[in-house]
Amino acid sequence: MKEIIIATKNQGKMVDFKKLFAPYQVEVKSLLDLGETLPDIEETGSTFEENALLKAKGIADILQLPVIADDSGLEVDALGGDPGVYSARYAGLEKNDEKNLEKVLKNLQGIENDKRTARFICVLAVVEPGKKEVLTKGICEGRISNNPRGENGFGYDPIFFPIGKDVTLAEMSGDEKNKISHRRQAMHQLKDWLKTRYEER
Ligand SMILES: O=P(O)(O)OP(=O)(O)OP(=O)(O)OC[C@H]1O[C@@H](n2cnc3c(O)ncnc32)[C@H](O)[C@@H]1O
Ligand SMILES: [Mg+2]
Repeated sequence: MKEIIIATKNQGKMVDFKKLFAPYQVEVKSLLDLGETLPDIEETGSTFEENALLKAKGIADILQLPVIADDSGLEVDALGGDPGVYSARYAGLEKNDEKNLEKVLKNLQGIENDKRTARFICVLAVVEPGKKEVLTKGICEGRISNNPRGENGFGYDPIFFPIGKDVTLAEMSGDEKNKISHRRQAMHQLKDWLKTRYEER
């Protein structure tokens, strides 16, 4: 079977991607599945697009294979768009999901529900050696909860109510999250690219 490499070390993203790629005959592999030691690509960009391209190009250059990278994060309006591109390292470089979401809740203390609007953003960069790169962007609008709720998902899922829902992403099943998520929407825009390369199941 064909393979595609996702330039990520985030296992939560990979759970989403495995389901999102299920309609296609392709095996998805993360950097954690590759035995070799690949360098950590520094995310020095100031936008999701720049960082997604840095990650995809960095790995595609080394492996000389097609690579997809995902740069994503949470933008909270009452925090001026933070944590944004710093979502993974909001509470420190050790990238702790629980500390990150606690920091968002602490910074939103006293802010009323209707002012807790936020969105998840996912930018996907596809880089194939010798070809023009492709970028897609998915957005999932919602609101930040007052407390963490739910055990599913990863990252900020326990504090995010997607618009029109009264459960957080972490209270939904993976399949439910994948119907509405920012990652799903970014993947949807890649449909034509995917169809030209992989057979549907
Ligand atoms: O760079 P890679 O190796 O892919 O892994 P990462 O965790 O560092 O990923 P990012 O740099 O893209 O940072 C995105 C952060 O935003 C959060 N995030 C992204 N998508 C999410 C989702 O679907 N649900 C919850 N949190 C999400 C999560 O905390 C991530 O750590
Ligand atoms: Mg990262």
